[in-house]
Amino acid sequence: MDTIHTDIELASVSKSYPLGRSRVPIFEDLTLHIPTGDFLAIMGPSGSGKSTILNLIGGIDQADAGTISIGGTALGRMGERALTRWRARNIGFVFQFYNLMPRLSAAENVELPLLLTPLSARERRERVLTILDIVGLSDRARHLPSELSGGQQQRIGIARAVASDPRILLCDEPTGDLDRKSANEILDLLQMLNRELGKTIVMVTHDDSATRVARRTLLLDKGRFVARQEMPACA
Ligand SMILES: Nc1ncnc2c1ncn2[C@@H]1O[C@H](COP(=O)(O)OP(=O)(O)OP(=O)(O)O)[C@@H](O)[C@H]1O
Repeated sequence: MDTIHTDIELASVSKSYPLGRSRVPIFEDLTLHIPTGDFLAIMGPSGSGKSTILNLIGGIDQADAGTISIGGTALGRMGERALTRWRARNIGFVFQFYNLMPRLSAAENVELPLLLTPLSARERRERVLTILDIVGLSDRARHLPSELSGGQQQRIGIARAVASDPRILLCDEPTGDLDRKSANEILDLLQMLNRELGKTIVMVTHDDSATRVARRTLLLDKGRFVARQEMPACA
């Protein structure tokens, strides 16, 4: 497991949204440190700004004020092209509704982000097979998303997110559309990616079971983070 520092730092970050001619604050002066290798679950009421935080960390939304930096690099200082390249290398996104391409097979969906890398077709194929094995779906490589269960589709979504080996996974309600059993399997898979492959994971969720796998859970409420539960750091 590498130890390259990819600490995520939000320093005095403010974000608002427009309402008519004025702006409504979502949060102001928010500070958050997520160390490399953390598995942080962010919970809190609907509309408190949890998804907004993920979008800011992933560089797909910009703060009104304050600094967001990852591994010491301030995202706000990067140009659009540099940010896109940086995001492709460093961040994997997992969505509630999987966002798989319906006409592509499971393997082709996982391969998609690799098309942006210099890997050869053979190297891509090998990488896809390895990752399908990691998520336990080697035998479903040729299936279309519609031929997979919700839990299996989310596994493919996670496989796609880790295909280009990003150090950080941002998960927005990854179990929100799943039954309890499938949700638990997805949480276990995310925990394995954190503990065994060293991925830093930030997961927004309404799922109380998330506290079982996360190292830390923070509650975002009224523009502030409150600690919910601490788990001992693992080796
Ligand atoms: N593009 C936008 N335009 C206007 N308002 C927005 C926009 N994006 C988010 N908001 C508002 O910002 C607030 C925070 O939204 P966000 O999606 O981050 O909340 P959340 O905590 O993730 O909610 P949920 O748990 O329901 O997904 C909400 O009040 C939302 O309506």
